Amino acid sequence: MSLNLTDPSLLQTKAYIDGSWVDADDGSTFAITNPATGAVIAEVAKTGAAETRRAIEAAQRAMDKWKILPAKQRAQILRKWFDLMMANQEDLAIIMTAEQGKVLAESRTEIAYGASFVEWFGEQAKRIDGDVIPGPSADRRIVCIKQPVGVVAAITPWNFPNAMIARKAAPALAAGCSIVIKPASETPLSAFAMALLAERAGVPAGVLNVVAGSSSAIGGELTGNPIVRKLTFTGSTPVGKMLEAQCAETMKKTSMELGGNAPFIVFDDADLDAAVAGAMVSKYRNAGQTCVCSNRMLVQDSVYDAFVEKLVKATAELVVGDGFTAGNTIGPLVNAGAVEDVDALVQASISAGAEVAFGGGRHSLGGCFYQPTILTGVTSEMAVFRNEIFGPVAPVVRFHTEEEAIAMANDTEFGLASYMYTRDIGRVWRVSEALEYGIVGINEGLISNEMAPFGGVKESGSGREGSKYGIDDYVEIKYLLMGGLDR
Ligand SMILES: NC(=O)C1=CN([C@@H]2O[C@H](COP(=O)(O)OP(=O)(O)OC[C@H]3O[C@@H](n4cnc5c(N)ncnc54)[C@H](OP(=O)(O)O)[C@@H]3O)[C@@H](O)[C@H]2O)C=CC1
Ligand SMILES: O=C(O)[C@H](O)CS(=O)(=O)O
Repeated sequence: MSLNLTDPSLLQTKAYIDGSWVDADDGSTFAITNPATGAVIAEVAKTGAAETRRAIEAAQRAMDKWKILPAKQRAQILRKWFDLMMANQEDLAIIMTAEQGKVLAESRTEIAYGASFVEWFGEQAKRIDGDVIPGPSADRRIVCIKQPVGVVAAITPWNFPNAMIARKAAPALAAGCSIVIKPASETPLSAFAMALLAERAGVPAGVLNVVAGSSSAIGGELTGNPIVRKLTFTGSTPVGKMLEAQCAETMKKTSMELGGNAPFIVFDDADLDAAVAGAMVSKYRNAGQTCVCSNRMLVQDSVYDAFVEKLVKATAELVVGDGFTAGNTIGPLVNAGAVEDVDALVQASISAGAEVAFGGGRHSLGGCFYQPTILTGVTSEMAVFRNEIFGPVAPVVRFHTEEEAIAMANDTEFGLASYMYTRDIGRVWRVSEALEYGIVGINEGLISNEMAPFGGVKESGSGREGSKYGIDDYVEIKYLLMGGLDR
């Protein structure tokens, strides 16, 4: 499949280790396919533990100089990387739509979203301040300094193949760390293109490395090698738990951005048109394949029917198809397994009594396409309520009181994003403080940006990405106590 890139060199297929593009040691490769058509886009170097070990050792060597580079120089390099990502936005978006499937408009938006983290942490690089603490006695003073945590390993998912890397690499590099990145096997091309632009921006050899291939072999090296001092992961909760356990042996610092099960609460005083608009963007973005997608629509009894009617009408306007075709507004799921998983949850819930208000199964286009689906009469025992759907399926659940809505919203092991629509300021504060989540969208369905501390609680993970807090995960605080200062 030809991608018709303005700059064809952005389509890289080899591992990027210590500033060189290299094949796998054994020459093996794996195919990257377009989920909309099944066409093979590229064959990519399938690396493993040995290549990963070399990347980690290169990152360790490179960090010696990178961490002592004046912060302003690191900031300038990150700014250049941002500029190059934006200058190549269209090519990066084409590569993303080809390997992940999201419609081109969403890919363009993701490139800008990913680049915004590089811009933000380029600025933050110059603001990693310490403290001077009054001494415990006349002859002593205390100073706190912040130092880079060390070599960072990043393991990222396929649903945001650019932004999830930028959200980790940018603060790591800003803090003076070096990094080894393992992208998802479905979407390594976006990662390689980012590495090429980082190289062009002046990121020195070894500071940023990308290895794709056997996730267990690469992951085993990233989590087991004592040189790696931090693992940052975005992906499913089961894999996150396993990686966390693997990191325990060498007491690595970890950040875990895991699964979600977002409630979308619509109270009887909500602006229903605004609520439906928010539901559409928070549900169907990336074909429902985001960890902050509304996963359960909880709607108060008196507005339930009106909300469902409006949501069906809006959903019927979605155009399913190839992400490259103008006019299509929702693309395929990432692979056939995803279609199986989503359909299993839908059919199990229908068998348990849920009713289909729209869609209800696989799309007539076949392949990785799935119908946008609205289920009503959903209860808390049903599969679509208890599980993260990760597809274009909107379960609608009825509630009667504010207390019932809060209890239902919190009835999950997850705690990442949540949403509510109401115009009652007292209710906004009562419900926001009662929700067990890291993020609350209030009268808004699009909540993610680089200036906010993105992250969850409970089994949605730990740590925060973005915002002034985002650098904290990449530094260690050290205090210096100076004595004898009175003589
Ligand atoms: N909280 C958040 O910000 C986000 C959470 N997620 C969650 O992730 C899930 C969907 O994404 P998905 O990519 O399927 O998640 P996975 O957890 O399956 O994969 C995420 C990454 O982990 C890697 N991985 C899988 N198994 C191992 C292993 N044994 N050792 C090392 N690495 C491994 C994958 O590699 P490979 O591709 O080779 O399998 C991929 O790079 C959903 O639950 C979603 O909610 C997704 C994005 C954001
Ligand atoms: O991986 C995800 O789902 C993202 O974290 C969601 S967002 O930050 O792009 O909204």
